[in-house]
Amino acid sequence: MGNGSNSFKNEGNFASPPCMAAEVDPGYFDPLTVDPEQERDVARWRTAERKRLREARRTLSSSQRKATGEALMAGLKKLFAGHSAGAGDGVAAFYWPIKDEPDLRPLMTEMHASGRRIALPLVETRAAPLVFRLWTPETRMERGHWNIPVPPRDAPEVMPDVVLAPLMGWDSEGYRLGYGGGYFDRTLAALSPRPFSIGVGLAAAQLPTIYPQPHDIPMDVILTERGTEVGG
Ligand SMILES: Nc1nc2c(c(=O)[nH]1)N(C=O)[C@@H](CNc1ccc(C(=O)N[C@@H](CCC(=O)O)C(=O)O)cc1)CN2
Ligand SMILES: Nc1ncnc2c1ncn2[C@@H]1O[C@H](COP(=O)(O)OP(=O)(O)OP(=O)(O)O)[C@@H](O)[C@H]1O
Repeated sequence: MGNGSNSFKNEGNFASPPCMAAEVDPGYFDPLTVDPEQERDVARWRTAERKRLREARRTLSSSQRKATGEALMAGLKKLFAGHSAGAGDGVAAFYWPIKDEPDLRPLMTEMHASGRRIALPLVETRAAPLVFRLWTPETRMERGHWNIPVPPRDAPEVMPDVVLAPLMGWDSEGYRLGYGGGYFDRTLAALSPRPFSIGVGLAAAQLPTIYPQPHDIPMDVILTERGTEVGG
């Protein structure tokens, strides 16, 4: 603290000045303010919900899956058309579907053909923000962390303007439940400017709340096969 500043002087009975880090950097959260017992309960509940939602998604028929993917792609086109983040030759980050996630690859190909740059996320360092690399229909995909297909290391690294985040679960506040790696939260906390984030998943994956924790960052939009559920 600089000399002459007395704004954080200890007053009352506190042993230390109040933590102002969150005011300086909204991505910062103070682990000491999180109740470890409550954090453990939430983590356990999330693990059980992920399992339940994963099972529900697995039981969809192939025609339901196809219809869902098509409805989501139509919804995305509408969103991109109405938002500045969807204009020009900016970078849109998609995902390569795993574990019965909606398949949006036809839209990746279509947008690439119309001049849009398309990227995919990679876990290059564990427990760190994701890296995004350009994808084209010619890209020879490799197996990355968790066996997820990813562009090779020589594909250019880019900063996305829009990020699509597949979701296992979502709530009406725009919070997203993923696979439990915390990767999208870390990525959104690290990127400046923060990209426009669109959570993509099934309407049936709605939860009353995900019990948001200090590290959880809400999506700007939640899109399901029914249309835009949150934001937009
Ligand atoms: N198709 C697709 N690609 C994607 C994502 C996604 O959700 N879908 N991701 C979205 O973020 C990132 C990868 N997400 C991951 C999330 C969790 C774990 C993982 O190792 N999970 C552990 C449990 C969590 C832990 O304790 O670290 C595990 O299941 O063993 C790996 C990758 C980037 N690519
Ligand atoms: N910004 C962050 N900094 C440090 N740790 C973080 C951050 N964001 C999330 N984490 C850690 O990641 C763990 C998993 O988070 P969470 O349950 O929100 O994952 P998720 O959103 O379902 O996963 P993913 O985005 O990978 O699909 C949490 O225990 C949390 O401590």
